[in-house]
This record gives sequence, structure tokens and C-alpha cells, in this order.
Amino acid sequence: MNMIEEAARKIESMEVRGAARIARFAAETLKEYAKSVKTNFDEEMRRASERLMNTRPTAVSLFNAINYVMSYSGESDEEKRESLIKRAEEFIEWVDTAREKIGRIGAKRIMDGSTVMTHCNSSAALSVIKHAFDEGKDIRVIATESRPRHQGYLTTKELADYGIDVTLIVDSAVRYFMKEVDVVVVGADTITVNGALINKIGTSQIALAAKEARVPFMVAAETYKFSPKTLLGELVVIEERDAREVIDGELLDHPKVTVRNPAFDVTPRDYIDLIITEIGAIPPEMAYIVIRDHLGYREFGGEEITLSPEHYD
Ligand SMILES: O=P(O)(O)OC[C@H]1O[C@H](OP(=O)(O)O)[C@H](O)[C@@H]1O
Repeated sequence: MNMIEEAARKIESMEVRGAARIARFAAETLKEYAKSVKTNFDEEMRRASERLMNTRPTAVSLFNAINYVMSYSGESDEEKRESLIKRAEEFIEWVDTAREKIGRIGAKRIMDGSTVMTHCNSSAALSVIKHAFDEGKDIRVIATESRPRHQGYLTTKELADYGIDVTLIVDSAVRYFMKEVDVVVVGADTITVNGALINKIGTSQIALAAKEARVPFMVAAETYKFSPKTLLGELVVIEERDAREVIDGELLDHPKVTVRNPAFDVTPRDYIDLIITEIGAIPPEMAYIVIRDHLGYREFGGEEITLSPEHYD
């Protein structure tokens, strides 16, 4: 199995998961692959990038990462390789520095003595929580289990190992516990042009319960999680995963039973107080500006939507 196929399967099986991690991993993989390509550079890289792109359809971070890396330039294969490697390294640094900045900005919104609820396992959301803790704030976290893949266990362990008190709850207990919560912080797989959030299934129910209880709902999202394609009218595809992630046993084979397993849901912008990005804390209504002015794209209407390198300054 070649390097690309192996990487693609790791993303599909969620051995490598999380919107930021899959984007970083794709950039890293393309960089390594580029080093090994001997001939037909453009064609080889195009095929590799397509395979990686088709692994998980919802997180736009993957699309943005691949597009960024694949916007290499140069005449000879050697020049192209160099350009691609440089772009991959830029993207990887973008991932690493953005998370840190988001942590610093978002932590200011978490008050001393707060109970913070989070869902799934988001490196950006956890950066906010850890920064607040590092600032000496006395905080407690309520983490959802995040069925069916239980990423909440990762969150619980990570935060507890960091020294933070964590209460793990089942997803259906979110509304029951909301009265104890001061702020919700979640991550993002995609932010659309109209400021909607696509994140782990169950996020929109948390937002609903938070709104009812007047608890602020914050999203931690790097700008590469904003979707340029939605500016062109495209809808975000919600990934439906194998039913066997939800149950095993005889119910699966029952002719009258269907098991559905959408991995993500949509939270409309009206439920979101703030999106914490590396360029600042913004209202969801600003998503259009982030996509148009910050991410940038070369061509409208055509197939090509390319992130501009200017973001990087
Ligand atoms: O990029 P970071 O903030 O780490 O994670 C963002 C989101 O990616 C995850 O998706 P999955 O577990 O890969 O399906 C979760 O939905 C999480 O909120």
C-alpha cells in the first residue's frame, strides 16, 4: 500500500481525526509524498490530493489544507516540489500557531470560578479551556460522552491529566446539567458563509439548551475552518458513517430497522454568541468577511477556490 492510500485510510477510519489534525496530516502527507515523486509531478500530486480529499466530506479544513498545499508554482518538477513543500510547511505552521492564539483570545471569555461545557474532542476548544486554567482560573469542565465514537473520553482524559476537574456526562444529560454551566465552548468542522456551525452530532442540541438557559455559546475555530465553497452557494455535505459504529447485534439485520449515523449537525448562527478565531473573536455574521477578505480565493464561479497566502502575515 502506498503512502497516500495508507494516510487516506487512517483518516477514513478516524485513526487520525479532528478537523485540525486531519488538515495538518493531509498537508504533512502531501509534503512527504512530493519528496518521493520521480516523474509526472502534477499528475501524481493531483491524484494523491484527490484521494485524500475524498476521505471525509464534511470538515472544510481538509479541503482548505489540500487546496493551499496544491497551489504550488514553478516551471520544472524540482521547482514545483520546492514550492509545494514550502506551502505545506506554511499550512502546518498556520495550524499550530492558530490554536495557540485562539486559546489566548478565548480564555479571556472564561471567568474565574466558571463551569465550562464542551462536546466531542476539539483541540481548539481545549486550547481555550487550558489557557484559562493556565491563567490561574478556577474552572471545572462538563464533557459529553459524544456517542457513537466517544471522543468525550479523550477530552476527559486530556483535561483531567492537565489538572482540570472534569465531569463526564452522557449526551442526553446536556439539558439536565445546563443550569450548572456558565459557558459552552465547542470546536468546528466547518463554518459556512452565513455563520452556521457544522460540528459533531449533538452540538445543535447543546446550543438549543444553552440558548434556553441564556448560557453563552462560543465556537473555537481557525479561519481555515471557514468554507469558501459556501460563498459559491454550495451546501455542506454531512457525513453519514457506518451503522456499526452505533450498534452491533441482531437489530442491524432486522428488515424493519434502519440505523442512521450522521457524524455532524448544523447549528444556525442565531445560537452562537462568538466565534473565536486566530484573527480575533468575531460574531458569526462576520463569516462572510473572513471568507472574502481573509481567506481569499483566486477565481469565482470556476472550480478553483484557492486560499491566498496573505492570511499568513
Ligand atoms: O479541529 P479540532 O478543534 O481539533 O476539532 C474540531 C472538530 O473535529 C471533530 O470531528 P471528528 O471527531 O474528526 O469527527 C469534532 O467535531 C470537533 O469538534
